[in-house]
Amino acid sequence: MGVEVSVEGLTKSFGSQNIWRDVSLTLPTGEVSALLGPSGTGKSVFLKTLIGLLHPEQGSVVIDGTDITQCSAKELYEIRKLFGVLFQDGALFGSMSLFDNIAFPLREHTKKKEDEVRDIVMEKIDLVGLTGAEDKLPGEISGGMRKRAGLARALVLDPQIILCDEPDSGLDPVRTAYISQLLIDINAQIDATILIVTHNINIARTIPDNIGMLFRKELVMFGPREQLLTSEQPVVKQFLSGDRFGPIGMSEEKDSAVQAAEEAMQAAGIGGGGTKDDFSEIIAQVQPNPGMPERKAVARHRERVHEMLHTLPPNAQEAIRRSMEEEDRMRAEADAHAADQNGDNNNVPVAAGQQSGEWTSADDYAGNDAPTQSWSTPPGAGAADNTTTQPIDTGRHVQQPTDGRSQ
Ligand SMILES: Nc1ncnc2c1ncn2[C@@H]1O[C@H](COP(=O)(O)OP(=O)(O)OP(=O)(O)O)[C@@H](O)[C@H]1O
Repeated sequence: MGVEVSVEGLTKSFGSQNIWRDVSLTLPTGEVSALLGPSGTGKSVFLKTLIGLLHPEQGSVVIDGTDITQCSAKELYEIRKLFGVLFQDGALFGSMSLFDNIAFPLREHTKKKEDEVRDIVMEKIDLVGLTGAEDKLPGEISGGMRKRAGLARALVLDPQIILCDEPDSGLDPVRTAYISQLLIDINAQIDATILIVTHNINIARTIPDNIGMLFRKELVMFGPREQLLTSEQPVVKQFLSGDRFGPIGMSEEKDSAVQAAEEAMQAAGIGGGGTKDDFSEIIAQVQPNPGMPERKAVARHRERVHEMLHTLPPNAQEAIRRSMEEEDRMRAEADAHAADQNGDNNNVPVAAGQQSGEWTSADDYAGNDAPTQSWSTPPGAGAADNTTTQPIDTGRHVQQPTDGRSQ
């Protein structure tokens, strides 16, 4: 099971350049969270600070009861074993085969015998759909395959916390969907706490339980995904729609003259090129593949969100109720479908909300970057799981929005 990561009052600078200040958030146990933010706002720096590769000048990062900003090098070494990190470029050693790259953490951090190492590495290679490519060098494979090899390496020590820096960068939309699904399936299987740094709005809309956003050296917000997706904050709306007009400029700050010019252009009917999608129309969250265990974090997330619901802005509350009702409806449909398919005595759990056809065979994909069949049905699939997800109380609560910034 994953562990909670609790960040309090974190501030990081390089020399006189402050990157962000007073960042506080909690990555809840086993939940999937995403961190958004314009380029250069320090998302990668944040990830590196979470694993103690960079040292903040203020604040704490508490993992499994240890503040890694204060602990000894030995304690930090132990805490790091809880992490699996997928770096932006996969961070593979160019002169080593994929097998040796993926085996590296096992050989470095454990005393496992070579045949044990082989078993674990081959299992992870299979999980990410790279069977047959284990002897290739990183330079001989596509960017998507390198990404998946990086993910396999991040998984070999059975991490309780998985950090992914832009898992979609350099991937086409289909491979992005596969790697996103894989993260959800891994979460269902090992209940690891996951943080994904991404610019990909589709990932942000459909994968995480929680979303945060960095802008102008601050954490603008962090909460249930519906909170950010329904936010009225100009920076959030601009980021989601990908519009030129708004507080985000090519460099960090836009001066008042530029903003006035933009307003004049908008008044003249000139658009900023952003999508007109309505992000407050919440899309159902991606569910684990059929045969996967249910995500244990879903029940915990619901309980947590239920407790904090009254503190959220009214439109976020409404969106949360709607999306949970939709999930319950999809779950009921999936259960009914499974009962039809397998007879009433069927005990095989069906992933909540899984729609038939949503996850089809990978055979449709051609080329050497095509996921193997095993990628679509990872090993361990079918393990029974008792976790049940309680429906959220959709009754009305006293509404006391406290996120004053969101208006
Ligand atoms: N080791 C370092 N020394 C000095 N400055 C650094 C270091 N690492 C990062 N920075 C600076 O910190 C800032 C934030 O960088 P970071 O890579 O975290 O941004 P980001 O939000 O992840 O960007 P992108 O979305 O483009 O990947 C940048 O100005 C970068 O130059």
